[in-house]
Amino acid sequence: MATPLVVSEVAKSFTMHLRDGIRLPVVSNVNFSIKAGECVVLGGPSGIGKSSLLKMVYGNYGVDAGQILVEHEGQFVDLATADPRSVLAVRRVTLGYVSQFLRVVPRVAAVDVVAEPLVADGAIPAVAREKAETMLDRLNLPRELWQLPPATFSGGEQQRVNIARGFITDHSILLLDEPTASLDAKNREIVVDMIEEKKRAGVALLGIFHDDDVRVRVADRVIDVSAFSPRKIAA
Ligand SMILES: Nc1ncnc2c1ncn2[C@@H]1O[C@H](COP(=O)(O)OP(=O)(O)OP(=O)(O)O)[C@@H](O)[C@H]1O
Repeated sequence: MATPLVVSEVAKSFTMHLRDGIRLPVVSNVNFSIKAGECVVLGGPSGIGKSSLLKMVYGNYGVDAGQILVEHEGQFVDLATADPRSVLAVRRVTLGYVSQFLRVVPRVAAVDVVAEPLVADGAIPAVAREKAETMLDRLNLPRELWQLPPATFSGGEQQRVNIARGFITDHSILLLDEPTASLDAKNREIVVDMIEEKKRAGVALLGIFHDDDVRVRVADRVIDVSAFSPRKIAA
């Protein structure tokens, strides 16, 4: 089975430049890989480094050492050392990310926020919008909100726009940072179904889920990030 994501020997510290350059080690010796069709969940206590690790895999945080290998258009790209243009190409085609909060673009309608990743990858705008509407419908976003910018939406409504945007592409790797945090039970259920569909389609998923019920249902494997934490030794 294909292994589209390999994280190898990764280490990361934060340097607090405004605090006399204090270094805050977060993780070291991070080694894991994810197979196509597998959902791996990052576990461990609050503050241990789960979100930081997810941001490193997406290329938002740099790493001090190691490799983050992503299979992109038939070859492996190391996101730990890739130039910004390559990182953007990988994100457009291969690597998706659903963050906990929607980054709202002023004056852009919800349906266009959702369609944007497809349009950016060359889809016909009308076709992309149609698919966006199908996603918003499935996630029960009221139809009268589709043409409005999501800035004034509730937390759960914004999160559903974010999920629709993250799930609309056929990316082969999907990162999920608490995608169900603000959802009610019915919509949580829909997101669990959408994750299972992605697994069946051969997508490799890496996620953080604080909701035990969701985690148990979607996870093929839980990686305890404490195993990579220098703080474990100090505790
Ligand atoms: N940009 C940053 N600059 C400095 N320190 C940071 C930064 N981001 C995270 N940290 C620190 O790194 C540690 C890990 O944070 P992270 O958010 O990755 O933890 P987490 O396991 O996701 O926590 P939670 O479950 O509470 O969301 C924390 O001590 C945090 O203060």
